[in-house]
Amino acid sequence: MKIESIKLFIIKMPLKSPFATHLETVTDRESIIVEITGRDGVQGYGEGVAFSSPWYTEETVKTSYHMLKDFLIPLLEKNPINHPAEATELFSRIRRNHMAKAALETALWDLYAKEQKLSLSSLIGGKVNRIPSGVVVATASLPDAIRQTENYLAEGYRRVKIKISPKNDIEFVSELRKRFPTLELMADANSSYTMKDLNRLKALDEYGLLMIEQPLGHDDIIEHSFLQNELTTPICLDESIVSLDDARKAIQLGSCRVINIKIGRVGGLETALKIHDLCVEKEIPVWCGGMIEFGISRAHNIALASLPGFTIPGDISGSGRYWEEDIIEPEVIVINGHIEIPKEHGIGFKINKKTLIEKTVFEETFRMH
Ligand SMILES: O=C(O)CCC(=O)C1=CC=C[C@@H](O)[C@@H]1C(=O)O
Ligand SMILES: [Mg+2]
Repeated sequence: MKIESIKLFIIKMPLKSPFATHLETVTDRESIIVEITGRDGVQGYGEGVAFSSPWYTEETVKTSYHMLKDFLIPLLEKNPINHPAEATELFSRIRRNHMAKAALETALWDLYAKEQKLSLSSLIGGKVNRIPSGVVVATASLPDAIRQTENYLAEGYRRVKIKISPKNDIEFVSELRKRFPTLELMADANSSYTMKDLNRLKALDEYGLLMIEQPLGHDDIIEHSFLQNELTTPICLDESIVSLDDARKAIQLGSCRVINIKIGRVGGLETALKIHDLCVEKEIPVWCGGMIEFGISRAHNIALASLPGFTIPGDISGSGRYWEEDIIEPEVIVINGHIEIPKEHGIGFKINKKTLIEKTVFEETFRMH
């Protein structure tokens, strides 16, 4: 893959409404956009999904930028690759920093698909023309959660994820279940429980949740296996799974019955594909998690979620869930609870250069020699 230059943009945009979890409330989103210019001016795009502070993982926009500028881009310049699947091995010389790696690796996948004149979905084995879309209701106010759920159901979403912690679990889940008895409802705890909360978590079993996401420690696999033995509700792991090995161990130990795959969390699309393939082999359903991202990462997620193992609606909502104006065109729209898989080459969405430039707070270009 011939690379002429790599440009990094740091963009910043306010969310339409605050996204509140027990860990952090996100009101503004900064992300890194990676633009790789290849031969004949073909351009591939990736998005760094680390947040501005290290509340979800240890990475931030600043650590990712440092990794890209001082390590990953120089490494790629010195070691040209022929296929984006080679990037994971090349980047493995650098420890962790998965979101920084994924930002560059996904741009390589988009560039390669465009050079091959293929949609990214068809390049990686996508089998469907549309995917079901799930939405996240992230608020500490129960009336707000009810109102948001009503609004999103009216917009066509079929699966709703709420945020829970020992402060608001039974109250939220019981009230939402009462008002929406047949809703595909799931809950994300973002590690807000310990095994001491076993009885609280068992009490949630009676509400028919699709799953409880990441109830225990962000880097735990062992205790989740003890907890899954006690619950009828499936546990879904998110933060605990940062590698193919983690997925293998979690499945072997029975730590979860569902896995949330996030391209940024696992270091890139290549590893996401391998985790998907392992889960299909072990009959563990997967879904594509979200990172309150802009349209480039959302587009990569749509392609990933078109693979056969993605049988549960992911956190892939429309662009309008978070943004007044996205950086892609057309924007991602949800029709009857589904998102169409674009047929165009690469990620299948054009970059809205006007919005990208308007929202850019910093940019830097690296010429490949
Ligand atoms: O992107 C979306 O629509 C939802 C994102 C989302 O739920 C999360 C993003 C990042 C951290 C958490 O709050 C949560 C998650 O754990 O999945
Ligand atoms: Mg989660």
